[in-house]
Amino acid sequence: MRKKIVAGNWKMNNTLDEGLKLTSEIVNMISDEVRGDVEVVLAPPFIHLTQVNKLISGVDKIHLGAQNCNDNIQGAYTGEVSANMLASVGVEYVIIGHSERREYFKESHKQLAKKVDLALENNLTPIFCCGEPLEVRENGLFEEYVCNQIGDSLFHLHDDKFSKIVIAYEPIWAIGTGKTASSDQAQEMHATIREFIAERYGGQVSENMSILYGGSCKPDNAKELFACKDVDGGLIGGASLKSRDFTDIVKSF
Ligand SMILES: O=C(CO)COP(=O)(O)O
Repeated sequence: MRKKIVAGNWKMNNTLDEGLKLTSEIVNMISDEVRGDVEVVLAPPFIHLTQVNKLISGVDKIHLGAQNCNDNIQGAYTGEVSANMLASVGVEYVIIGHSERREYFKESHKQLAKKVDLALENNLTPIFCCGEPLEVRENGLFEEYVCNQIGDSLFHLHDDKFSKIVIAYEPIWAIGTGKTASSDQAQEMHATIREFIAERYGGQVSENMSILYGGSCKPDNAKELFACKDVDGGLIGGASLKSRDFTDIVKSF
């Protein structure tokens, strides 16, 4: 069944105190008004995970996410965190292939495929990010670009594993810029992604896939974006750092 998901990617923001305050506020605001079929994910920095988990543990709708994992099982990788370590502290979702990591840490399609494999082996749900830079949007080749990202890192998976993935389409030109994709642009790309998946895995897998939109998603545009047939929620950056904005987005369904 296709899930509706709103995930907050805090990126490298918040001290521990600030993160816990934000979490408590979100816990208090996520009330019965939120539709029962909407899942909320909080993805704080690694060092917050254990304590954030304690605050959300009694709240069915809120799940713990991490922002990355390493592409090796374990070993001498100073400063890195493995999928297995994340699972051991209660993480359920892990963001993989965010454009910031692709750009600043030069993560390759092959490396992302390994991260996805390890996440799945440890029963984590990968939130696999894809999205084109502005020049690719402008030269018109954005559909090929995004489908390549998905095919190269995910299409080695068997159907049962692939069905566990959540995709997040985040056009790079919309991230942190205040310039969101229009609902037509988002719907067009989400439908393309769904078709591309259907060609490889069939209509049923593709219909059940949750495809989230990310990039300057705010309380004032979330409703229109989430109303699109193929948009199943959002991956929220800046607005996830403000409890009121984030919960308003969650309530936009
Ligand atoms: O990168 C994002 C979420 O992963 C989107 O960030 P913004 O919502 O700040 O544009």
